[in-house]
Amino acid sequence: MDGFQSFPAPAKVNLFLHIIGQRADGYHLLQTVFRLLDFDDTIHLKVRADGIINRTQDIKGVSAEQDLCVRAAKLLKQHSKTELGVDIAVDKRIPMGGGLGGGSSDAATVLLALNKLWNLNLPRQTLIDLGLTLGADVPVFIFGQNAWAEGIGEQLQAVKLKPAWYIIMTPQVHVSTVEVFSAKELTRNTIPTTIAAFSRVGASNNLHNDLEPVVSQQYPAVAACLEWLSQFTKARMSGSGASVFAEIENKALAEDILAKMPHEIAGVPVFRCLARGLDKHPLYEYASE
Ligand SMILES: C[C@@](CO)(OP(=O)(O)O)[C@H](O)COP(=O)(O)OP(=O)(O)OC[C@H]1O[C@@H](n2ccc(N)nc2=O)[C@H](O)[C@@H]1O
Ligand SMILES: Nc1ncnc2c1ncn2[C@@H]1O[C@H](COP(=O)(O)OP(=O)(O)O)[C@@H](O)[C@H]1O
Repeated sequence: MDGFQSFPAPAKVNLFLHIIGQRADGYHLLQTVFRLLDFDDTIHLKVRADGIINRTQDIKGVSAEQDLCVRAAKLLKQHSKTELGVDIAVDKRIPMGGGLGGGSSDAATVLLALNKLWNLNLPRQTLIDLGLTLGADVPVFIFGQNAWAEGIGEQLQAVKLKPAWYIIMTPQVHVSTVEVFSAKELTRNTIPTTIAAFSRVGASNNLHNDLEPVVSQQYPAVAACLEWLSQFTKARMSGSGASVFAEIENKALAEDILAKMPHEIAGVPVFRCLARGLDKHPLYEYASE
């Protein structure tokens, strides 16, 4: 791709996700830990002198107006008042609506990369504040470190996580985040835990994903993936699904499980991947403090 520069947009998993309350505007108060992964989309950008923000490739099912990459670029242009524009193309690998934060990470990468390419030198917190207006999951990718998150996911503190591999299983069903959060049966009263307790016990014991029972009930393929992966080790859903994952320290064991994974479950095709946990976002240095 002539004249384009390429930037990674890593996926995430939520090691657990507790819902501890709800705000007056309907948004849910969470406690979660985000782990960044070395599995990513690639964003290609080419600066334009004419100020136009242009998507050069379609993303199936996402119009240019909805595209979080285009929306991120427009937002940053509006905020910074730059006269520059950009051509944007995305290689999507992260399954869409999979609870792996792909769209949010694409948006964060556009903000971080254009901060550099448009010579804006905006501080990280400004990019985080802009990102939050695009979605609750965008800030963590700009924060750029594995994070303990509270609020609606925007109050972030860095956490140190041990090296690990993640086996990911995504049944190709579309889970609506809005519907899951609005389900009557969703429990919203998990007792708050603390970052210190998480650091002591890790993501084991009574840490869980409150969205998991709701999604498993509505999507049998998600329940079947959880059951399949649980034969080997502790399995959990990420975010609002449909991805299910297991954390494994030993790569050979993870590869062995991946090799056994079915291509289809409960009549639904399954996307499969093995990813290494990252310590930092590859574009961490693109924002100043
Ligand atoms: C559940 C999580 C956990 O990481 O991830 P995903 O599964 O989407 O990756 C996120 O909180 C999702 O973040 P994101 O996908 O950016 O959600 P948004 O676009 O901000 O919100 C979509 C809708 O979900 C509901 N929502 C979202 C976040 C939150 N803390 N409370 C909510 O009630 C709201 O109804 C909102 O309109
Ligand atoms: N660049 C993009 N990549 C993926 N999804 C996008 C993008 N722009 C907008 N979207 C919309 O955001 C929704 C959520 O996408 P994604 O972040 O991949 O999943 P999740 O929030 O479940 O982790 C998609 O279903 C899609 O409609």
